[in-house]
Parts: sequence; structure tokens; C-alpha cells
Amino acid sequence: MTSTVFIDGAAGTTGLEIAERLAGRSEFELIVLDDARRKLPEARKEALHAADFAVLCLHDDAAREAVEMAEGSKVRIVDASTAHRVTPGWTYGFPEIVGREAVATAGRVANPGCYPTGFIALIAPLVRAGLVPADWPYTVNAVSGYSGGGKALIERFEDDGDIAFRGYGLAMGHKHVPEMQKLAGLSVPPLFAPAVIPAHRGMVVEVPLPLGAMPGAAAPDALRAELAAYYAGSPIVTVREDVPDELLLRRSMEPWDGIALYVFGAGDDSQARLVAVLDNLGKGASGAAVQSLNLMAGLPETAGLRL
Ligand SMILES: NC(=O)C1=CN([C@@H]2O[C@H](COP(=O)(O)OP(=O)(O)OC[C@H]3O[C@@H](n4cnc5c(N)ncnc54)[C@H](OP(=O)(O)O)[C@@H]3O)[C@@H](O)[C@H]2O)C=CC1
Ligand SMILES: CC(=O)N[C@@H](CCC(=O)OP(=O)(O)O)C(=O)O
Repeated sequence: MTSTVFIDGAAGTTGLEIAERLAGRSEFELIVLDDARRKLPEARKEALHAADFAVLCLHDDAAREAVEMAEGSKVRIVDASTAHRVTPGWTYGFPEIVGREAVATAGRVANPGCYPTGFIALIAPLVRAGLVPADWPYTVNAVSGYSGGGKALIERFEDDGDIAFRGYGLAMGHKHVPEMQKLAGLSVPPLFAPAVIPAHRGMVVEVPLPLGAMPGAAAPDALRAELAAYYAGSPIVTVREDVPDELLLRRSMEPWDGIALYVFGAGDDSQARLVAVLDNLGKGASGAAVQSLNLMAGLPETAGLRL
């Protein structure tokens, strides 16, 4: 059976990558609005009411508007924006964390943020297993390729070829913190230090752990073993056993919908560095949206993904 899909915001960075992952698949037929109509409220509303699925690849206000427009229709929504990630009634679209069945049966799915995908993948299973405390003030140090900021940041980095590093979120209160706290099951918000580097895509999310000072925290080998058991059999999440000399992001990175998790530990078990490497536009956005869409349509979760 073919399902119809409307990508609202199809001309944007995330929307284009979702369309690429759906291209040539007989299970989905895209509803496309031409350039003159793609922002017209009446055209969007008509498309939302005609579609089986809609993927919102919009800024938060336009995403909220789309959800309102969809009222009274049968459409099932995956929202890539931040608008509904901690909203009651919405399912957080991270099947490995909330369960595949929850996503498969949902009518409203909030696609995770790119940085939270790395943080939650690392921390949520460990908190649940009681191997690290839920009441610890975690720190999240992360770098992202500039496509993470959409068309505006892409243009800025490509116009100004001289930016080597952009630290931001310096006033704290980044929009990703609430979902990190909620999905990881933490009693205090993590301290988040994001930055952008002059590569188009790719990200590294690191959570440094002073294990010796953390009440009840397990040793690095036990943390790695727990993550490996938690994600065993996942075609998307890989827990790496190796300790490379260095972790590199390359400007030439191809689209990739997987995520690699590492636990690096000090010999005396006093410290660990949890690291997630992913593609902000892959498992961090478009790949995750297509994974959820697959599950919602009753299809294999990796169909169309770049793994
Ligand atoms: N980029 C990434 O790595 C990630 C992005 N996201 C989220 O996904 C969403 C989309 O981001 P991204 O693709 O990067 O952003 P872009 O800016 O690249 O794309 C947004 C698109 O929405 C279009 N648009 C703006 N207003 C309207 C409207 N009223 N109706 C219809 N279309 C509209 C824009 O049009 P125009 O082309 O004319 O500007 C643009 O094509 C955001 O909420 C973002 O935070 C989430 C995770 C990662
Ligand atoms: C590099 C960069 O600017 N990244 C964006 C987040 C990208 C993203 O995940 O957007 P959503 O929160 O809508 O999911 C930022 O920090 O605002």
C-alpha cells in the first residue's frame, strides 16, 4: 500500500534530505507544493488534510501553525522542530529510547534535536540501569557542522569562509536542554556547551564524567557493557569497543543515519568520557524522521536510511 507524505518545509535543509531518503520508494508518494505555493497557508492546509503523513521541517512557529491547520484531518505528523518535544500527548521520536511500538502507533511524533540525540543515547540507558546518578549536573560539550543551523547558518558559514569555531548558547537556556533533561530522566538540567565548526555536517557530543566524585557511579567498562547490551541488535546505534588515537570529523562526510557511541575510561576508573558521533542531518534530523515514518507506516525501520 502506498501512503501519501507531505513535507512542510520541503525546500529547507532537513526537508530536502528527507525527500532524498524517500525518493524512489514505492511505499510513499510525496505531495509537493511548487515554489509559489509552498508557504501559502491555504495550500499547506489542503496538503496536510490530503496526506496520510506530514513531516514538519519548519521553524517552531510555523510548525505550531501546521499542527493547528491539521486539526480535524487524519494526518499523522512527525515534527522536526523543537515545538513539541516535551509537549504532553506527543511521542518523542527516538524508538530506541521510548520503544518502537510507541512510535509505530503514534499520531503525533516529535523528532529529537540533533544534540539531544547524542546525549540521550549515551545517558538515558545508564540512568535507567542505575549506573550513573539521575541527580548529577551533567555537562554536554558538543560540536556540530553548520548545516545544523539550517539555511541561514549555511549561508553565513559559506559567505564568511573565515570562521574556524563558533561557540554559542553562551547565555545558557539552549532550546535543547528541556528534552535532554526529560528523556534522560534527570532531576537537574544538564549544562550544555554547543559549538559550530566549519564543516557542513557531522557532530560530536561528549559527556565527561568525573566518576570518582559521582555517588554510586559504575566503572567505565561497566558503562560500556551496559550500552552495548542496551543497543545489541540495533542496526542504527553502534557501541564501539575500540579506543582510537583521535576522533575526526571530516568536511567530506557523506550523509549517515547511524550513531556511534564510545566510552573512554581512565585506568583507575576515576573518570570517563562518553562520546557520541553522528550526522546532525542523519540520526540527528532527517534519518530519524524517516525511521519514525517507517515505523508508523508498518515498514522496516531502516528502509531508505543511509547506514
Ligand atoms: N538542520 C539540522 O541539522 C536540524 C534541524 N532541525 C529542525 O528542523 C526544522 C527545519 O530546520 P532546517 O531544515 O535546518 O531549516 P531551513 O531554514 O534550512 O529550512 C526551513 C524551511 O522552511 C521554510 N519555511 C519558512 N517558513 C515557512 C512557512 N510559513 N511555511 C512553509 N515553509 C516555510 C523555509 O523557506 P525558505 O526556503 O523560503 O527560507 C525553508 O525552506 C527546524 O525546526 C530545525 O530546528 C532539527 C534537527 C537538526
Ligand atoms: C548548529 C546549530 O545551530 N544547531 C541548532 C540546533 C539544530 C537542531 O537540532 O534544531 P532543532 O532544535 O530544531 O532540532 C541550534 O543549536 O540551534
